[in-house]
Amino acid sequence: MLSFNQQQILDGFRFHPFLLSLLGLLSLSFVAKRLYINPSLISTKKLPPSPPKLPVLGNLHQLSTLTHRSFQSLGAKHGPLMLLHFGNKPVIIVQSADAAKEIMKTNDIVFADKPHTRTARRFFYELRDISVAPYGEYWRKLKSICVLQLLSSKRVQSFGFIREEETSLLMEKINKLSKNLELVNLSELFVSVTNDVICRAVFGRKYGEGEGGKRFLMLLRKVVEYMGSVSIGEFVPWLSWINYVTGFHRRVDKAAREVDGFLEMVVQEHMLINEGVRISRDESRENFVDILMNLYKDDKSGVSVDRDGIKAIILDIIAGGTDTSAATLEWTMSELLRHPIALKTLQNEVREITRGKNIITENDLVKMHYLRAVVKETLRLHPPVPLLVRVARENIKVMGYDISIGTMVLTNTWAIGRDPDSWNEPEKFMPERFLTSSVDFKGLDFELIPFGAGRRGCPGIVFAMVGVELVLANVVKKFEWELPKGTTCENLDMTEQPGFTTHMKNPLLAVATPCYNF
Ligand code: HEM
Repeated sequence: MLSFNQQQILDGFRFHPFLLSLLGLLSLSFVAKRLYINPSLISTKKLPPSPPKLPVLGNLHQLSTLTHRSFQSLGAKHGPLMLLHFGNKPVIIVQSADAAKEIMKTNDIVFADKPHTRTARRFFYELRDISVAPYGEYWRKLKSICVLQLLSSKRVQSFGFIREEETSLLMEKINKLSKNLELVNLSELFVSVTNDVICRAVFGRKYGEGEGGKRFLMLLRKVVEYMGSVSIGEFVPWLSWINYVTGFHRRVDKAAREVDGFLEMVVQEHMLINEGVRISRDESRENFVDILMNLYKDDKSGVSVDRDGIKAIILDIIAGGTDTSAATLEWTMSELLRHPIALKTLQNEVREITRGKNIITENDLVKMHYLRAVVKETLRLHPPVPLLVRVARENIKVMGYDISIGTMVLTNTWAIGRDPDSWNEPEKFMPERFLTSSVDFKGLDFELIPFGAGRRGCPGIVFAMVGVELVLANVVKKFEWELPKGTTCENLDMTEQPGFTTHMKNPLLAVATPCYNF
């Protein structure tokens, strides 16, 4: 699930201002050369509109750390299909529902590949996972195993007991904080509950507790942060030394070694269990690592997954599933706290449907239409993965423009969710808009694609949504919520943290009061 963040591209420049001057001079000399245009170099291709670029940097100097926002402003001038240059590499930016449909539906197979950065290779064992694996037989088989064995509706249902237990523990934690009159750090709690649920489904046990657990969560954050960073050397190869000077490669290598240490421990633990050694975990239920280990031992499946492959897939699922769901919960609660009427409407719905019951079941969730509308509206305004990354596998025309083989294509789901051509009053948080609309996020309605679409679309929608909805329904049913003293609906800090998934920059803090009357 590779997203794109400008941060590390600019890191080198930020920490080494002399480099900027050097590049400035180089750019000027290139400009001087280009003033004499060689007519034989003029292409007959019809290229998408493009803002003017600098020779060495291309358009990199026009991008902020929140790239999705920079793309939106540039797109307002240059249209929904725009050509930028990162260094000298062409990159197509897609920012309307129609253009996205051409990429992920009409020409899905052409855009089914992902860019293969050094960072992705380091973390994912030379691309042996699912989300960055090259399009082909290996990716297809692994994705179908993952969908069947972990993410199908039936499998997701079978993890219901895990979600219920972990949600109750979350309620206990909030209760305790509220009794001690402490502020509730919702951002932190949401990361830990989503991680605990996914770890139990994948590994059969949690790893998020204690000091080791904190380290594990921090490592996952690092994977997400570094994966969202595409270094300058990827785009301007002769500047790749900058990544060594700034220490970027060293930091990635160190994190990859630590992640490998953790995953190796998990694999060994499962081998011991298979040899009969008892280790505390959800007994009697086969978990996803067990299934992968069986594939590893059994060649009959036709998929050759080696030990590194197993570790890469586990990392994919844990890193891809934790942060995205936690960010969805964080943005949803922040919007509800800014919109007390929407919060009250949601509380009324949940409390009405579950009146007199302490436990909210997944059958109850199906009846909660406003809850679903609130989550959709949040994903429209705050898609956790704002940019979908693909690579063209052949030369192709899109919306009448030529795109060459190997070109990277970034679809800006964040800008599409706020496009006035698709949405009335796009900047307003109005869950009601979904009560009378059939638009859904399953990858068929291209104005709302927080989970992507097509072959490379997210296989974790059901897993993610049932978890997010269950936590949210419990949180609003069992507590009254207020912003801390001094914070108002108007001044709550909604600044985004740049990265592979977009979180709030500052943790969401709130005051909870238990509510026993429903
Ligand atoms: C709210 C939660 C989530 C969001 C917003 C989300 C979003 C996404 C997005 C945008 C993509 C890329 C799609 C594309 O390029 O078209 C993706 C891919 C993926 N996601 Fe999710 N995701 C979520 C939860 C999960 C969960 C819970 C899992 C697994 C347990 C998961 C596993 C994956 C995998 C394996 C891929 C790679 C698919 C491929 O390359 O074929 N995701 N996700």
